[in-house]
Order: sequence, then structure tokens, then C-alpha cells
Amino acid sequence: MPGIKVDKGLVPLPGSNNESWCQGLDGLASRSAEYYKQGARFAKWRTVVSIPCGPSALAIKEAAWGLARYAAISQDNGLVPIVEPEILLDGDHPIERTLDVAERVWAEVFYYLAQNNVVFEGILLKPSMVTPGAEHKNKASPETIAEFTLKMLKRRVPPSVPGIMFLSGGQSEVEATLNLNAMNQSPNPWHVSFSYARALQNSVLKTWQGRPENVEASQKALLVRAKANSQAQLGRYTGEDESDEAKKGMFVKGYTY
Ligand SMILES: O=P(O)(O)OC[C@H]1O[C@](O)(COP(=O)(O)O)[C@@H](O)[C@@H]1O
Repeated sequence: MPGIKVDKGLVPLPGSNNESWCQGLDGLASRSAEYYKQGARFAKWRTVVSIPCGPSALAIKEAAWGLARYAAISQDNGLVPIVEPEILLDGDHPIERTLDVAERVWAEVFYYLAQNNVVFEGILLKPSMVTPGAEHKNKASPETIAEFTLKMLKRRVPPSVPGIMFLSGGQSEVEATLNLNAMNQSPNPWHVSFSYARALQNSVLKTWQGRPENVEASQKALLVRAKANSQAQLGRYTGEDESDEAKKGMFVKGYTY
């Protein structure tokens, strides 16, 4: 099923603490109607929140309001909105701080989604997992990350939302898969799955290197990651036979797409 990214990217947010906001609401209704005519059935809007930069109340409000307006406009034009306030991994804070920020962000997102009469049954969420900051002295186990992430989601996300598709945010391929698997060890109110970029594509791109002779090997590499994550969204991933490459962290400070 085709979908389309409809935001117009991140720009500095005046009056904030070096934070950003996501553009793209002007003309979105007519663009969305056109995308629907061309066959699109879902849309994506990614905004970011930075913990080391605050996050300021202004940045959270702007992120939440933008996502809610986008979601309402998408539904009005027949598109299922993917709601993605990415809380960046940057920072040396403990996992408790990420939990606190994630709860604040998702509270505002759902407040404004409701104010904009968005139909919760017709959205998908794309959250960051609740982890310690990437530069924190200690790493958390998949069980701890699952516990904190599910605690946050259960406190903030109504069961009418059908699906939660995590982003990977700079975790290694194996970490992202293990964490997803840990979240699916018991039933959740929503389908808990993945929408990774880096944690699905990294070893594939490294295998391919743009060379025609590597196409088959890179297709196999993609199948390995797709199968691993497919197992993880059922809670059946064992983590066996993973390559060293797949275990390498991909966090880059201040990473931008
Ligand atoms: O293209 P966008 O909307 O700026 O987002 C960049 C990337 O961030 C994601 O939403 C999440 O990516 P990661 O899994 O690498 O964190 C991807 O789906 C997307 O390609």
C-alpha cells in the first residue's frame, strides 16, 4: 500500500533553546487530496524533540499541535496519518528522564489530537523507545527498555489506537530487534511492531555498496532483518546467528537525515 511523507522538514524554532519545528501545514489539504488521487493511502510526518535542548514547553507544544493538524488534514483526505514525534537519543540522561519527557510529549500529542477531532482508530504511532540517552554511562537491557516504554505507552496511548510502529533512532540492528521482541512477551492493547530505517537498512546498504554484483547478497541481508523483526513483533526472536555488523550501534550525535 503506497504512502507518502508530507511534512516539509525541520527548521529552527525561533524563541526556543536551539530546537526545531516541522513545516508543511500550508497547502497540506490540497496536496493530500492530490496524493490520495495518485494512490496514497497513508501519510508520514516526522517532527523531533531534543532532551539535551530542554525540551522547552514551546517546542513540545509546537510539535504536538503540528502533528495533530497534520493528522486531522490527512484523515479528512482519506489518508491514515503516521504520528511521529521522534524523541532523539542524544544526551547523557538516565532512562527515567526519557520516560518523563516522553510522557509529556505524548500527553500533549493526544490532547491536541483530541482537540482536532482526530479519529484514534484511524492513526498509527511511530514513537521512539524509552531508553537512556545514547551518551549515558550505563546501557539498559531490552527488558528494562520494554518495561519503561510500555509503561509510558500504557499511561498515554488509548487502546483504540490500532498500532505502534517504533523507529530505531540510532540503535544497532540487533538492539532494535531485541527491544521490540522484549515488548511482545505478553499481550499489548495495540499491535506493537516496527518502522525502522537505520535498523533495517544499515547492513543492507553496507552489503550493496551500490554495486550490481552485490544486489543478491544485499537482498538476502534485507530478508534476514525483515525476518528477525517479523519474529520480534510476535515475541519469538531468539537473537541467534546475528553478524557483528548487525550488533554495531549507529548513534551519531546530532544526526540529521
Ligand atoms: O524522512 P523523514 O520523515 O525525515 O524521516 C527520516 C527517517 O526517520 C524514520 O522515520 C525513522 O528512522 P530510524 O528508524 O532510522 O530512526 C524513517 O522512517 C525515515 O526514513
